[in-house]
Amino acid sequence: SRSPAEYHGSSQAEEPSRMPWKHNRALQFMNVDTLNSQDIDSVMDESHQRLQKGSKLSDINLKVGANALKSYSEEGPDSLSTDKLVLNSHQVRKVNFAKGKNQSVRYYSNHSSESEANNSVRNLRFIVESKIRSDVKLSELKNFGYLDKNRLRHGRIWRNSTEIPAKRLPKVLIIGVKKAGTRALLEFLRAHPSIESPGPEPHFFDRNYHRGLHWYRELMPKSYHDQLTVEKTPAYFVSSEVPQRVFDLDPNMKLLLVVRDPVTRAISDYCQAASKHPVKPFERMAMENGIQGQIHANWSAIRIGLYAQHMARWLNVFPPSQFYVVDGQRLVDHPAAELTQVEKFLGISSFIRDSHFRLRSFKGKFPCLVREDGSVHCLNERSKGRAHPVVQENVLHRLRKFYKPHNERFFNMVGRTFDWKS
Ligand SMILES: Nc1ncnc2c1ncn2[C@@H]1O[C@H](COP(=O)(O)OS(=O)(=O)O)[C@@H](OP(=O)(O)O)[C@H]1O
Repeated sequence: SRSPAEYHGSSQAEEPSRMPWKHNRALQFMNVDTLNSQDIDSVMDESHQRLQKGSKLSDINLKVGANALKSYSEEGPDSLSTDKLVLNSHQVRKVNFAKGKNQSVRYYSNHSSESEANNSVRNLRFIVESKIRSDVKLSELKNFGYLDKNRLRHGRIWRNSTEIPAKRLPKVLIIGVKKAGTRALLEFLRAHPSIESPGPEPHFFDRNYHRGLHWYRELMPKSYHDQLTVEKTPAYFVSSEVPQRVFDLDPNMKLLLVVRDPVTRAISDYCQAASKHPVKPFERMAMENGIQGQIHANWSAIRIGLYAQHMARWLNVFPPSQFYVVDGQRLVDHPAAELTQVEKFLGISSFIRDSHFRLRSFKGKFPCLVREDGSVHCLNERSKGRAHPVVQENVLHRLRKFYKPHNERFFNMVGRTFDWKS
C-alpha cells in the first residue's frame, strides 16, 4: 500500500511507520472527551472518500457505520470509555472480508440486541480509524503496534492517538517457582490489555547479565506508556545474585512468585528431567543410600522447594509489599479469581474473567485460555500438565516431613498459608 504522504498528495515524504496519523486531519477529531456526532460524521465522510480509493471495505459498510455511529455518539463520551472498548477480532475480520453490499448489511442485521449492535459499531470504528491512520491493510497494522498477535486493542486508539509504542524494560517479574505454574500465570496475564511480555524466558538477571540492558530491552515487545511489561524466568527465585541485580535496575520492581506444594513440585521437576534423558526412579533420586536413608536435599528438584531459604534472600533486598505470592493450585482450580488478585496487586483494571477460561478434555483439570478471537489456547500438552509417576507413599511421607518446617517458615515470611499436605 502507499504511504500516507503519497496518498494525500503531500510533497513531504514522512516515514509512514512512524507517523501514520500526521497527514490525517480527521484524526484530530478523535478525542474521547470532545467527540460529538458531527465530528463523527465528518470523520466518516472523510474516511469514506479516502477508503474508496484504497480500502477493501465497501461503501455500504461506511454508510451504515456513519448512521449507527451517530446514534452511538449521542450516548455521550462516557460510552466510549476504554474499558468497554474491547474489540472482537473475529468480527473485524468479518467486516474486512465482506465484499459486497449484501454481506455488509447482513453483518449488521445479524445482531439481535442493541448492545451487540453497539459492539459492531465500535469494531467498525476501529477498522475505519486504523485504516485512516495508517492506510494499510489490517494485517499490516501489526507494524504499527495496533495488532499484537491477533489481539486488537481498541483502547489504544482512543487513549493516545499519537504515541509510538516502544520497547520497555519490565516493571514486573515472575521470579518463580519453577514448575509451579509460571507459564500459565504469564499466558493468562497476557490476555490483559495492559500487559505485554516476551514469550521465551530471558534469563537476564542470572545467565545473561553480562549482555547488558540494551540486550535485555531488545527482547521486549513494544508497549505503550501505560502498559506493563512482564517477563518470567523461574530461575531468578533460586539464583543468589539475582535479587540485588533486580533492585539495582529498579527498586520498585513488582515481583510475582507462584508456589506449589514442594513435594508435587519436585515430582514435576523430575518429570521434566525424565522427559529429556533417562533417570533413575524418583524414589532413588530423592533418597540418599536407598529409601531408608536421608533425603537428598542437594538434589535440585528438592532444593528448589526450600522456599523459605530462597525467599529470605529476596526479602533481604525487597520489602514484602513488592511481592505477590500466587497460589499455583488456585491458578488451576480458579484461575480468574487468582488473576483478579494479581490484577489488584499490579494496579491494573479487573479484566480477566471466568469466561476467559475453558476446560478441554485432553487437558483434564488444567484450564485453557479463550483468546479475543474466540480461539482456545492450551499450554503445551507435553510439558505442562503432564501425568506424574506414582511415588511410594513412604517416600512421600518422608518428603512431607522434611519440608514441613521449611514451609512453616515460608508461610510466616509471606503472611499466608497454603493447603499443602506437608
Ligand atoms: N492451565 C494450565 N495448563 C497447564 N499447566 C498448568 C496450568 N496451570 C498450572 N499449570 C502447572 O504448571 C506446571 C508447569 O509449571 P511452570 O510453567 O512454572 O514450569 S516451568 O518452570 O516453566 O518449566 C505444570 O506442571 P505439571 O503438572 O507437572 O506438568 C502444571 O501443573
